[in-house]
Amino acid sequence: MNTTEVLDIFRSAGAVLEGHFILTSGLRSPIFLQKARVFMHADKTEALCRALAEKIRAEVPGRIDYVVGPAIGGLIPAYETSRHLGVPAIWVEREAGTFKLRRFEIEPGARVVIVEDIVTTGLSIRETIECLRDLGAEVLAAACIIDRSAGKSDVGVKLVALAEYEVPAYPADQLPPELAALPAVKPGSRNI
Ligand SMILES: O=P(O)(O)OC[C@H]1O[C@H](OP(=O)(O)OP(=O)(O)O)[C@H](O)[C@@H]1O
Ligand SMILES: O=C(O)c1cc(=O)[nH]c(=O)[nH]1
Ligand SMILES: [Mg+2]
Repeated sequence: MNTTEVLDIFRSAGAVLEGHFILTSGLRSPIFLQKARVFMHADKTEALCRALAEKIRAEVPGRIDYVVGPAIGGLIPAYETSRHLGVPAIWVEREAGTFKLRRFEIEPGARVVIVEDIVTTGLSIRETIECLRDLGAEVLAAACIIDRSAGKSDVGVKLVALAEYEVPAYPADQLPPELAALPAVKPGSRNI
């Protein structure tokens, strides 16, 4: 599946939103990919995650013990991708703002792949890697449905992206006037 096909699925679900959005990194953007509107459809999610699992298999050598999804956005794609990889899916979630593996135990040396929905700056994946390495896991790679940085974000491990779609994002004090004129909304769950 190529970037055009991935974006067609997002557009068919009404998931490409236009406005003034506050991203999890604090950056502001005129475009927000509301993945939840894709993941509400099992058939669309299955098609995306099947393709992502194939790309992971092709690009990440060796045994995978767990797929790890950063909550909330990573929960559904990690689960569906894990089904195609034939391995269990677990997740990290925020406790006082920091990602923790609250509900599971993994053995030291466990070989894991992180599966995210969207990458913008890579911050959420880097936070997930820190949590997993503190537990002794070996993070083989990270994967995502759409990389909004189009390969520019450094997540600290290999990043397998099903699609690369470069979207503008600005620091809050450097907004273009047309963006500053719109009320800002923050769709994600960080700090809630
Ligand atoms: O690469 P980054 O700059 O970290 O941005 C991408 C992250 O932002 C979103 O999560 P968010 O914290 O907004 O909450 P959500 O998972 O509940 O959507 C998305 O799910 C990624 O985890
Ligand atoms: O950077 C983000 O927070 C972000 C961007 C985006 O398009 N979609 C999303 O869920 N999060
Ligand atoms: Mg997220």
